[in-house]
Amino acid sequence: WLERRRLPPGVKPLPGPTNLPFIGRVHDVPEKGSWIKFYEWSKVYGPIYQTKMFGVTHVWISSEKIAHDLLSKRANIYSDRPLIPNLPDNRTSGDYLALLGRNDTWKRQRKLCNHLMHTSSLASLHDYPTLERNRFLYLLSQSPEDYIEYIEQFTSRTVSRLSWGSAHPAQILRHTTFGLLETISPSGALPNIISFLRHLPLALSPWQKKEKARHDLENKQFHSNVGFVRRMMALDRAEPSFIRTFLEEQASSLKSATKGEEEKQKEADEAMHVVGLMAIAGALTIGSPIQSYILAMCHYPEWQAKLQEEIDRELGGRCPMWEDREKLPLLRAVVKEVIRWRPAVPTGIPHAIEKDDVYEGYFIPAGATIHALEWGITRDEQFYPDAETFNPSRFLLPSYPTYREPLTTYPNLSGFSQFGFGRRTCQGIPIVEQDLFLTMGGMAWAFTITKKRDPATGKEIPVHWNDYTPLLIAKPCRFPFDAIPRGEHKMRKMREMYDEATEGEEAEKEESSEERERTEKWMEGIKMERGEEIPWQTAHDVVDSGAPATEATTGVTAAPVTAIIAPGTSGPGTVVSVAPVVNVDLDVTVVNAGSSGTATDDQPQVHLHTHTYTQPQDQQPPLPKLHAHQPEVLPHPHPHPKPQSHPQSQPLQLPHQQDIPAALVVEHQDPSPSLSSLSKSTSNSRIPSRAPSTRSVAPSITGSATSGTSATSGGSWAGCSEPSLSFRGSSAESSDCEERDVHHRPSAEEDMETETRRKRVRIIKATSSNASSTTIEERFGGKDTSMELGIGIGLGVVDGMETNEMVPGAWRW
Ligand code: HEM
Repeated sequence: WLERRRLPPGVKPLPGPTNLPFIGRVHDVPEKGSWIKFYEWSKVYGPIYQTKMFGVTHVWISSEKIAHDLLSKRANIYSDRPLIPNLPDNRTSGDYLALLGRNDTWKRQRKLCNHLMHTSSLASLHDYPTLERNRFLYLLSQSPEDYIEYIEQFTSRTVSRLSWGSAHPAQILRHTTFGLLETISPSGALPNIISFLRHLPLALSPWQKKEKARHDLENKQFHSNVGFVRRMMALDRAEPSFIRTFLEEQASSLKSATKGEEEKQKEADEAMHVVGLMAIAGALTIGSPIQSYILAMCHYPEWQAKLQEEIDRELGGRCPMWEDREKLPLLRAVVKEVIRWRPAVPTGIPHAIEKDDVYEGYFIPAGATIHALEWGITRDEQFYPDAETFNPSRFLLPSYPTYREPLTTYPNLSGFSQFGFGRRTCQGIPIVEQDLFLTMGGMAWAFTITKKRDPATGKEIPVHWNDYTPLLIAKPCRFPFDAIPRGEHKMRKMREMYDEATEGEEAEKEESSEERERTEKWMEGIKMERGEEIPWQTAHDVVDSGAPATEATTGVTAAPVTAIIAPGTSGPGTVVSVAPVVNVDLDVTVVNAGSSGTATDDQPQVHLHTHTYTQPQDQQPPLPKLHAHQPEVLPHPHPHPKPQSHPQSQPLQLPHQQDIPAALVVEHQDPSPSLSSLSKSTSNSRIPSRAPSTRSVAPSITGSATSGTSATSGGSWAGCSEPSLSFRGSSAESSDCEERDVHHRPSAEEDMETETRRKRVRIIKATSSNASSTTIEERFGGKDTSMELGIGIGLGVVDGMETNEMVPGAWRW
């Protein structure tokens, strides 16, 4: 009614389903495949319609023309971003360029991003995608069932090199990035659907706590990465990277010379975030079409045969290189068709409108969230006849509306609707184009991908058609397939390519062991010196009494407890945990209540001794393996270990020590075997030197101070689906299709190690019900430092019954 009152004369509201009070149509939207529901509605209500969800107007556009008319042609009012309730400073903070509102920070950052991308693509992305593709193909040949792991390694290592000149940060990047995807996805966090939950104070919001832990780790990583590049530059050994380009240009710019140190540092901090966002975008998205390619080849073997024919004919048996792109139009058409057939961002990344607008007589209110529904746009029969069929011909034959000449250039991904519209279009197309050309071309050259056959019956094992993960960036759920190498020769060649690609890694180990050690230790979260943080230990929190338990389905442990381990609290409360302890070996001695520090007379003081940090590295307890599989020798082809299912978190049996007069005890167990065997990471690599990146104009990140005042977009990010809060694994793939942890599939031996490691930290309820510890002393190298307990293990004691939950909501390694 209110909205109708706002309607100018002669203007109609957009069509759409009838909304229920307050919730609108939220109940209609399924958890998985929400985009299919939005597309179905477009069949009923037209190519532009609206829905309401919790008071926010969402406009859904399923026509490329309408998306252009609004988002491109009227970009001055359609280029804002909506507020993300679970990341409420997304529009202003400057941490994530892609999520910023239309303000000066966004303009400045976009300009810098564009410049860095352009500079790097002029240098053909320094061959990083080729190098990583070569590594990827051989790994895939060794265990195709680990394809998701290897694809994610490929995307994150490539973009890490591009961003910081090293693949070191790739693993952590994967984890923090997946966490961010959950934070911002409508189906990833409850406040994105029930937006008033964002007003909960930090202490009461498991979502904010989790995001804070993730953000802290990410921030530390970004600072470390820039520090690494600076150190390498000082030694004249920095590989080309976005950050190196920025720092070099900043150092040589005349404009910069007039600036003070503080201003330069501010610019460098901003560049750190811009590059961080580019890395995030690259690590998240590109894996989706690579996986969809494999899915497509399972369903359309005839296109695989045609592709192989083109590659063999044009390249005479050689693996495609980026320089071959003019000769391989079918390969480019396959790349484009995969993205059309299974869009990586099927709901699009929403824009927000800043002023009331009228389109074709329909009213679009200021503040509405505008979705270019990529799934719908790619199913517009006018442009994509028989849209459900995978058909690269649509870009190669003049009879199709999407055909374009010359075929030496087209098809390509520039201007493709799948990369957005107007002033917010994707900045990463050069990376996407090269990554996909090389991986899809490489796979077609190397393997014949087929559906797997059941060894017992000989029958094909069915492969799903369209079962995708539900987050903002959708990936096909895991499916079985075979990747059969196309002959001995190709197998040998793959091994050679792998050796060449990883040669630099060995060289680096020799020449830069100190740097490597530093980075490895940082990656492992090991505290090197007093005063440094352990990145992922921010997690365990205690929420003061009375708060209702959060449902287990949220993936966050929350249980009423009678013994509380937090400053100044006592009595029943709720324990919330969001991240794992992975490398802490704790030993607690309970000392007298109120003995020192801030403890009051009736509050026992607990001393925590860590053993981990005082031991030589090779005696430290193990961390989980960061890599599922790394071939060491050249068996050809060698049998690969069968992955084992990851044990689900099992409740630990806590000894009940009634006679301990304190709030809690953390029980120490012997350290487990050597860390070093687990820390050999494929991330440690530095490729052999290559030409430095082109120097060009000084980066202009000072920007202008014009405009940018945007209407508040009070809307939620999007409205749909069930919450699923946990960081379930490193990859979106693992998020909702299955419980299996594909990223780390430990052997039985590792399982035991993991279990030992987990058991090392135990918290035992004591009888004293009003006890609460205020300070935990942590001992490093004989010196005591203060630290809050609760480092990432979710554990609560419910009325004398011990419960403990091994952080189901935290990252699994
Ligand atoms: C298959 C891979 C990718 C797909 C499908 C994709 C798609 C998209 C889409 C749909 C948008 C939103 C456009 C809009 O709001 O209208 C976007 C934005 C963006 N993408 Fe990508 N992207 C991909 C890879 C990358 C990569 C590798 C980078 C690395 C630099 C990147 C950087 C960005 C940036 C910086 C933005 C934000 C632009 C802005 O808000 O001003 N993307 N992308």
